[in-house]
This record gives sequence, structure tokens and C-alpha cells, in this order.
Amino acid sequence: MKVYKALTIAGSDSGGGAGIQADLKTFQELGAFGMSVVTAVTAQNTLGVQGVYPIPIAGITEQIAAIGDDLGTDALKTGMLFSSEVIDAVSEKIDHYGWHNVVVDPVMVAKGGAKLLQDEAIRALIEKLIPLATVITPNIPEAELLTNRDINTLEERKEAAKSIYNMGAKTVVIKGGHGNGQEVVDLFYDGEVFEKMVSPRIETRHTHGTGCTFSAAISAELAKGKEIREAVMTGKQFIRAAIEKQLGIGKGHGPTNHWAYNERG
Ligand SMILES: Nc1ncnc2c1ncn2[C@@H]1O[C@H](COP(=O)(O)OP(=O)(O)O)[C@@H](O)[C@H]1O
Ligand SMILES: Cc1ncc(COP(=O)(O)O)c(N)n1
Repeated sequence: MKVYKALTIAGSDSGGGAGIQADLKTFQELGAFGMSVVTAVTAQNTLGVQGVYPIPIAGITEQIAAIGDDLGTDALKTGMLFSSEVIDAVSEKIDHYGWHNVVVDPVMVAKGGAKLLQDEAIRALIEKLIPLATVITPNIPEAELLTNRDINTLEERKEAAKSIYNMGAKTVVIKGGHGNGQEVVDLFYDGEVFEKMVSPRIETRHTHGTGCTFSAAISAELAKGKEIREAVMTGKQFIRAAIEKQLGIGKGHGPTNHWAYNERG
């Protein structure tokens, strides 16, 4: 049996809806062997983030080396990286191991408002990590911070996608979960064509971990050798099912349902 390996380099969410936990569940559902590098531990649930405990840099680079020197990986994603020091160290290691199929989810702020990336780290993201990205998946507020401009119209979103592409990412997907209207439009750009990936907007407050799950699904598909566009389409189908059949747990913004895509829950 061919084993497809996928790695997540991200923060831990004790509540299980986002971060490392969402990523590993997604990898499992899509048939990839999941591995993880924890960059920070968060005390978190559906009500918000109660605490952030960053892992020391040596602890992060040793976890990456443990994987790089033994198992290797077919694809990886990055999520919460927290500081420019972590971004520098992670980028250096990705380069060192020559890892391809790199999905960058430029996580900055949790849905409840807690900061998951320090302000000054945006520069490191642009200079070090984005040039290594096969796919980058900012939401609209993240795309605004990366490009230093407001995004209100589709035209402005296209301009932002071009600008992020010019920072060195091979493919840019600006997600539309934060917009409003009947449809959710994720804008895909590969340097040649723009494609609007459209699905009905599901009315719900249970969207904790949607970005994490979406980027993890893309990584699992890339690990299996799928083309980038196809991987993003599957990511969109996976997250749509997960939101549609959300679990209704927790007192606040609940997690999505990682079983739903395979119709097991
Ligand atoms: N209410 C919704 N209905 C349908 N799809 C959604 C909804 N909210 C988010 N999505 C999808 O989930 C993915 C993550 O989007 P988004 O919520 O913008 O990211 P983030 O979690 O990073 O803020 C995207 O593919 C988006 O289309
Ligand atoms: C550890 C961790 N990483 C990422 C997110 C962002 O979650 P979302 O996917 O809802 O933007 C989070 N809340 N916690």
C-alpha cells in the first residue's frame, strides 16, 4: 500500500475544532498519514482563546528535524506560527529538506479576536514563507493585511491576489467566508487565470476552524498527487460538508464536522 504523508506545522487547539487537531482529523478523513509540529499550545474552546503558550524555537526545529531526518513528507501546511522567529526557523527547515507541496494558511487572528500572529511577523511571512508556498489561503482580513489595502469589491480582491502572487506564491486562494451575500466565493489565481469557486453560504455561527480544515484538505490532496486546482476544489467540498453538518457542540462558535465529507456523521 502506498502511504501518503501530510504534515501540519501549527498551533494546538485544546477544543479540537481548529489548529493541529482539525488538521489531523482532516488528513485522516482524506486518507493521508498525518504528522504534526506544534508551534504553540492554546487554551481554547468554542468561546475563545484563554491562553497562548508558544513552544521555544529549538522545540519546533527539533520536531521538524525528527520528521525530516526520518519519515519525510509528501505535503505540508502551516497554520498558527505566532512570531517572526518561528516563521524564519520553519521557512529555513522547509528549504533545508527541499519539501514541496507547501500550503500556507497565514493565520493571524482567531474568530473571537485573539491574536495568533504578532504584528511585526507579517514581514517575515512575506519575505520568507510566501516564496515557498505552493498554495496560500488568506481570508479577506489576512489578504488586506498582507497587501496593505482594503478589499471590498471583486476587482480589489483580484488585485490583492495578484500582489500576493507577486510575493512568490505559486497559487493564491482568497477565501470569502468573511464576506456576505447568498454565496461564498473563494477566488483562485494561479498567475494566469482567475476562477471564482462558488458555493451557497450556510447560515451558521459554527465556523470555528474552517480555514484550518480547508487548508489541511488541500494539503492531503496534494500529498496524494492531485493537481493544485483539483486539490482546492476538494478542499472546498470537504469544508462545505463539514460546515453543513456541524456538530452543535460547545456554548459558542462550534467546530465543523470532519466526518461529514465521508458521510460518517
Ligand atoms: N458560512 C459558510 N458557508 C459555506 N462555506 C463557508 C462558510 N464560511 C466559510 N466557508 C468556507 O470555508 C473556507 C474557509 O473560509 P474562511 O471562513 O473565510 O476562512 P478563515 O477560517 O481562515 O477565516 C472557505 O473555503 C470558505 O468558502
Ligand atoms: C491554534 C489555532 N490555529 C488556528 C486558528 C484559526 O482558526 P480558523 O480556522 O477558525 O480561522 C485557531 N483558532 N487556533
